[in-house]
Amino acid sequence: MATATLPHTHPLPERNPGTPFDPGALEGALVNKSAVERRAATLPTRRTVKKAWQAAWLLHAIRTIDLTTLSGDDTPGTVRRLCAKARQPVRPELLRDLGVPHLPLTTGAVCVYHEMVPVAVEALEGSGIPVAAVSTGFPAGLTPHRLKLQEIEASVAAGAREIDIVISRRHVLTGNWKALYQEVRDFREACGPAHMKSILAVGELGTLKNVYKASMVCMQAGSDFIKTSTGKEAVNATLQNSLVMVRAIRAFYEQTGYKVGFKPAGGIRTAKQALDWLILMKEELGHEWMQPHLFRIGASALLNDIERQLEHFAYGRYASMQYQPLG
Ligand SMILES: O=C[C@H](O)COP(=O)(O)O
Repeated sequence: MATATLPHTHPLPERNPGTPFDPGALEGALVNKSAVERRAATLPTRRTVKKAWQAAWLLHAIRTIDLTTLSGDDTPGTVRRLCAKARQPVRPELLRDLGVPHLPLTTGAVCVYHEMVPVAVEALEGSGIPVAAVSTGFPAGLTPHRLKLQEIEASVAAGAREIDIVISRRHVLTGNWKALYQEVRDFREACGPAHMKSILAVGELGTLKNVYKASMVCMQAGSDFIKTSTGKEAVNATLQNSLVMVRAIRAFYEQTGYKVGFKPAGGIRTAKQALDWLILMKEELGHEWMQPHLFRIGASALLNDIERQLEHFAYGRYASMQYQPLG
């Protein structure tokens, strides 16, 4: 029987109050594309889940998942099932066979559209799992500013404790950093007590330099997390754009002392990818930034693969028999 040990978790952090707009901090964007590519290429783990540490890291990764459904055909029923999965992401027998029968394990949050917030809030009651609402005209962010603020306020009033806003990509593409700052600052105010994650939609920002600068502006405007993507762009989370964002997080921390979290999202579907991102966080920002208060993976299908890999770890070559019908 395998035994897995887990890194400990931390309580939720204080909010990032933000700083005044500082265009000077954007100019330090030394983003060398080939250097970023070379560094990102060193991160992927080359092993499948064979070792105890990897199983432990996968159990930990579950804690960081913002378990997501953002489909046009979402119903109260699918959202309730998702919430049940968030409460008990791994079968109790599997936890027992991994040697951690009493491990308290839930996902980091459940992430839904505004219309599904009340359903998710009810389904998660008493679990401590926060509901995150995507907002501000997700995914394109092209609704009027006034309506975006109302949407945020409505989701917070409905019980969302985290709000995933999308930025206006045009502010980045036209270099209007002050407008981006003001937009995100307004969103931050509308969030009230809810934590705010700012989605950059990196696949639509043109250059890595823009990714860096947009990250900095969003943090200056008071984002508690910066998030790569909506999952709806042609290019979503990659290790390259993530590396640029976590380096901006490090620079912001060095400049201000505020710890901002990171959320890669979109296309992260395999356990191996989850390990790659955890390695990125550990190597670039250290152990604390692997914890759910500073790191989330936005994903709709990742949990299934993690479960499969944990099965493999627990039962080895007999794992596949678990899925075969008898007779
Ligand atoms: O914010 C989360 C993303 O929309 C999830 O994307 P995904 O469905 O590719 O996992």
